[in-house]
Amino acid sequence: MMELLQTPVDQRPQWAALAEHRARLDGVSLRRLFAENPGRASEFTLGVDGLLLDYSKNLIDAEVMGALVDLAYATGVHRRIEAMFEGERINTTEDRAAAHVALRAARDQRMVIDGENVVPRVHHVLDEMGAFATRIRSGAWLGYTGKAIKNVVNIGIGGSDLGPVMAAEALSAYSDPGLNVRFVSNVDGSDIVSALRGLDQSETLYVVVSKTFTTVETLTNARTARRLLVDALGNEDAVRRHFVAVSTNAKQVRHFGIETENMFGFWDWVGGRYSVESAVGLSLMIAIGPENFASMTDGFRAMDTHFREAPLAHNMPVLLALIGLWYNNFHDAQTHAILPYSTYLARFPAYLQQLDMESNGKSVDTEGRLVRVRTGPVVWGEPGTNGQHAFYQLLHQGTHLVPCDFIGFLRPVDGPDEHHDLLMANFFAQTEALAFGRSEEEVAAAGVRADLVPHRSFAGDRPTNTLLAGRLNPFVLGQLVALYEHKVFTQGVLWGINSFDQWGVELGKVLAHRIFDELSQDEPPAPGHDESTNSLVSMYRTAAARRVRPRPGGDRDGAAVR
Ligand SMILES: O=P(O)(O)OC[C@H]1O[C@](O)(CO)[C@@H](O)[C@@H]1O
Repeated sequence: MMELLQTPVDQRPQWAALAEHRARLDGVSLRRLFAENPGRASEFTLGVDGLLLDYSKNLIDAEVMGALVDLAYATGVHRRIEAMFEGERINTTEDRAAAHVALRAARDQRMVIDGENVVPRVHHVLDEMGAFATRIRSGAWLGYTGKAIKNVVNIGIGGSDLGPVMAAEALSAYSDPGLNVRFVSNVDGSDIVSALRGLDQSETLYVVVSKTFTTVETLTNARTARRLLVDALGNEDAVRRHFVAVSTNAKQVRHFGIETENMFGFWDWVGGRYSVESAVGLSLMIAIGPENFASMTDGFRAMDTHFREAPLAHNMPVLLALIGLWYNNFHDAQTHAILPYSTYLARFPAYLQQLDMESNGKSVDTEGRLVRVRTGPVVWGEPGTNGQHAFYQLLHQGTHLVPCDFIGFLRPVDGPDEHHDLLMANFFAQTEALAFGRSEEEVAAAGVRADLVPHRSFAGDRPTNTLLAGRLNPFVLGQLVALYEHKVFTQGVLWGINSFDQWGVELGKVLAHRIFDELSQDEPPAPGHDESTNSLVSMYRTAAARRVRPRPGGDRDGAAVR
């Protein structure tokens, strides 16, 4: 039987209905929507296991939400959620499951992928990680010269870095203060140099994380680390006590020189950007301990269960996805800001950048057709209140509509209460100011000089979601990450794209490989690029030929570009 092609989302009647709602609400302010519905905040607030989403300060009403939910059902979001939990091969272009939810399944749950219940395997690795983390934390694991480990250096990039680094920072208050956990990702040699500064190799454990174990940045950094370790400790045998690997590729791990007894595995059905609670989180687990790690996994699982079971109209990830689509496709918003009011969440926006932009930065749908609507937004952000003194000017008075997620906590992790009161006063003030602005009449009535009134007025109607939890802890972090994972997945389903491949990163890698030969070989292949690239390559080679190593503390040779 011939399979029916999926209807492009913009050809569905629900899309046309949304366009009509957009026209109906044009010019209707949040002030008016709040005035007309005194119960609006409670109507548009949802709590899930202590995490609250207030989405009332959005340019929506009940009809819009109804129409958005209709679109979700029409595009089969509920069926796709089930397909993910059933371990179906929803990553169609790579013909594999995308079953990161299995990583957080409870020990007695079943999750079947390709005919096998994978939960026992997942817990086997978690147990191995737990035992290893405990040996490191207790000082039972000794380095080559007999010293306990004090430094853990995670080497990985993309999903093999951003998750662990974000979570280690988010949960640093829960970390063992006796351990120094650092992260190396960039192939820029300065990254490894600065990460290793001051570390004693005899007390350092390297965790090399790479799903494929072929990523050039990671392997280059790992080789450099191994050379430094062997030089310092004087024997290749030291590698066994100071290097462990996290990968799906045992062959390449062995090829690199790490025994598979020092390898923690995961599986091809875990995407790199969806992997933080797999073995990819080993450095994090060493930092915060297996119990805190398990509590984070509980948070993931709580959100997974909600996502699977709640009706779409009351489903937090689905609501975030639908509201995002509303701005992306019906208000011409091109970006989405993530604004955590927590210094500990400083890397959360960067983490979500990969999650969202690598997943939904696609322009071809699952049927191979060009999509005709805008897909994933540009995701960016910084913690508040710092951002307020930098880019919020544009959020309040600029010409771009930037939907924002404000993320905050009722109680501080640490620090004096006064700081937290001030932090959250700013959080609430910002979402209020963005939503309701300050009209020209109000500004004039406050006695502002007439010519300054337009400059000092705020149009308002700048939409925000508020996410509020009790306190930032491992459970809440798990909830938040799972929330965004499922939001991104839902949007992919709505737009009809596959959120689980990333072919878009390949071309640059191929070209870099070739240009590397041109930059580094004595007799390089003839440059075969465009005029601009050829001349940049040649300028680099000229400078490299004259390169002088900087003296410690001295100036760099700046012959190439000055
Ligand atoms: O874990 P690996 O295989 O080293 O890949 C690192 C990252 O590189 C990417 O493949 C992109 O180049 C990401 O998707 C991935 O998270």
